[in-house]
Amino acid sequence: MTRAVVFDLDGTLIDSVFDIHAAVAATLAALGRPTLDPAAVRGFVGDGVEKLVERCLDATGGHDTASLRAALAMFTRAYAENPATLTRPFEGVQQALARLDSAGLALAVATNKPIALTEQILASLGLRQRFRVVLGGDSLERMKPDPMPLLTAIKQLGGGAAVFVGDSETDEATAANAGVPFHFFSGGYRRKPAAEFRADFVFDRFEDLVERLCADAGT
Ligand SMILES: O=C(O)COP(=O)(O)O
Ligand SMILES: [Mg+2]
Repeated sequence: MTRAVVFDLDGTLIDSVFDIHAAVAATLAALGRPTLDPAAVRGFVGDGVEKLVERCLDATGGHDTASLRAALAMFTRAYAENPATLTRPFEGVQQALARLDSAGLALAVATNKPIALTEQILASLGLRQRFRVVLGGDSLERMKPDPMPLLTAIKQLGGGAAVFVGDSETDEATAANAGVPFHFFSGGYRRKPAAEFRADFVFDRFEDLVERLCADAGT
């Protein structure tokens, strides 16, 4: 019986690409690089901010250690100024979290986004109080797809049967590495076709996730 649910953040609970894109655009403009559209940036999210910035530089002329360090600092500053201006929870997320919480499930977030930004975004969207545990990409020694963040979140929730809900190849690999069932949100920032994901459950409406988890939890 499922009692703990760990969620990915970007592309799963929140549609954050437009704020991320704005910070990328400001960074690329400051560096005199060509710009990237939101669809391109969407495909770069999910492996932490350093990988995101590295991919943006590689798509616009390449990078070395110094240019990556400079661009990462610019991006982080720009993103921290507007982390939740255009960002919104996906449709049905607020209601789904409220239902799961009242069904007695213990909820956590395990994201590769830095923890300070994660906390700021969850608070400003009114989502923070739903989660007993929130882990960011810099909370632990290793980030997803290493199993450490997912296994730590489950442990901090008190253990027991758990599932991981995510949107990307990184999340699919994290669940497999941790040996935790994967519930796949197909409406997020995946790069490969949805049909190619190995998942225990696939959904694109949060009502369907709630129905499945409440059935599992026996409520
Ligand atoms: O790549 C990031 O910074 C965060 O992405 P995630 O919330 O999907 O882990
Ligand atoms: Mg994601």
